[in-house]
Amino acid sequence: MKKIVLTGGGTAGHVTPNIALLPELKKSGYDIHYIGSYDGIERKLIEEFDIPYYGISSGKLRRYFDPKNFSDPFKVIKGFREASSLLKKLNPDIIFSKGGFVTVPVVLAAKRRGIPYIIHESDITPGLANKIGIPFASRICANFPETLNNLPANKAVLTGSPIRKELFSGNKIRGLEFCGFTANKPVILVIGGSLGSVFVNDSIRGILPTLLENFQVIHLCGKDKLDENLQKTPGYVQFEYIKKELSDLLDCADLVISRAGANAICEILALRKPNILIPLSAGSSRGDQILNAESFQRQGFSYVLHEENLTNITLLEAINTVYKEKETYINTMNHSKLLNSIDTIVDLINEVIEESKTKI
Ligand SMILES: CC(=O)N[C@H]1[C@@H](OP(=O)(O)OP(=O)(O)OC[C@H]2O[C@@H](n3ccc(=O)[nH]c3=O)[C@H](O)[C@@H]2O)O[C@H](CO)[C@@H](O)[C@@H]1O
Repeated sequence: MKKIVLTGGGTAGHVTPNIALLPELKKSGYDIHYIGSYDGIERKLIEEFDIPYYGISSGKLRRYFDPKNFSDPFKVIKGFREASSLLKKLNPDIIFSKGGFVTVPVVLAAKRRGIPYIIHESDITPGLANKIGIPFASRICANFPETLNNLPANKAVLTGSPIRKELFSGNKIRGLEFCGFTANKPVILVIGGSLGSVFVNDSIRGILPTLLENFQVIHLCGKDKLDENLQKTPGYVQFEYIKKELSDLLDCADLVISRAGANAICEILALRKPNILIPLSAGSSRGDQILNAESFQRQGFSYVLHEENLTNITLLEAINTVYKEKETYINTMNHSKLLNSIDTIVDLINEVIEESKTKI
C-alpha cells in the first residue's frame, strides 16, 4: 500500500485543499497520514476524518519585527526534529504540502530523508513557507496561470485548487431553514476568510440596518468575533466557522461578499456566485489577496473593493451594482474553465512516486 503524508495549516486555506483530496486518495488505496501543528485550526478540521494526525512544533517566519522572532526559530528547529523522527517512523512514499509555516520543518525533514514532496501554491505569488520548500520539491502545483512565471518551469504544473466535492451539492431550502430565513428576500453570504476579519465584520455591521431592508445576511465572522448585541436581529445570522452546512449556505446565497483568500474565491467562482471581494491590505500581508482579487476583476468574475476605498456608501453601491448585474457576472463566470484539480494532483502524486522508485 502506498503511504502519503499530507501537511498544511495555520489557516483553513492551507487545509481545505488537502481535505478535498482525501476521497480520491482513499479510492486510490493510499494510507493517509497528516502532520500539522499541535493546536492549529488544521487539528480540528482533520480530526473529523478517519486519518492519523501528528502534531509538531510550529514557529512563524516573519518579514517584520516581532518579539516572537527570537523564540520562533527555535520552534522551527524543534519542529524539524519532530518531523524528522515522524518521517523516519512513518517512512511515506511521498509528502503533499499545502503550505503554511508548519510545513517548513516537514519539507526540510523530507529533503533530509530523501522523501519526495509536492508543494501546492494557492496564491499568485508563493508564500514564504512554500518559497523555502520550492527548490527541493519534485513538483509545484499552481492555482493561477500567473504563478507559473514565478516557479521553476521544469517542475511547475497548473492544477488549480482542489475544491471539496460536497460544496457542489448544497441545497438552498436546507440553507434557508438552517438560518431561519424565508425565500422572500435575497441572501448575502459574508465570508471574512477562515479566521474572520474585523475589518469586513465592522464594514457589514455598519450598514446592516440598510442592508436588511432588502436582503437577508449570513455572516461567517470568525472565531471569537460574534456580536452578542446582534444575535436576535431578524434576517441576520452570524456563525464563527461553518463546516458541513457551508454548501447549503453557498447554495442559498444570491451574492457573496468575501476576503480574497485563494481558495474561497475559487470556490465562489466554481459555484458561479456573483461576488464582491475585499482583499486584505498590503500593510497587513504580502499583498497576495490584492493580486488574487485583481486577477478575478480583470477576468470579469468579481467586483473588487479595496479597504482604502471602502465606506458605507461605496459598499452599499457595490452591493446594489453587483446584485443588479448578477446575470452578467454569472455569464462571465460560466465561460471560465474549471480545472480538474483533484484528479490532476493525484496523477502527479502517483507519477512522482514512480519516478522516485526508478531513481533508487
Ligand atoms: C489572513 C491570511 O493569511 N489569509 C490567507 C489564507 O486565507 P484563508 O485561510 O482565509 O484561506 P482561503 O480563503 O483561501 O480559504 C478558506 C477556506 O476555509 C473555508 N471556510 C471558511 C469559512 C467557514 O466558515 N467555513 C469554511 O469551510 C472556505 O470554504 C475555504 O476553503 O490562505 C489563503 C490561501 O493561501 C491566502 O490567499 C490568504 O491570503
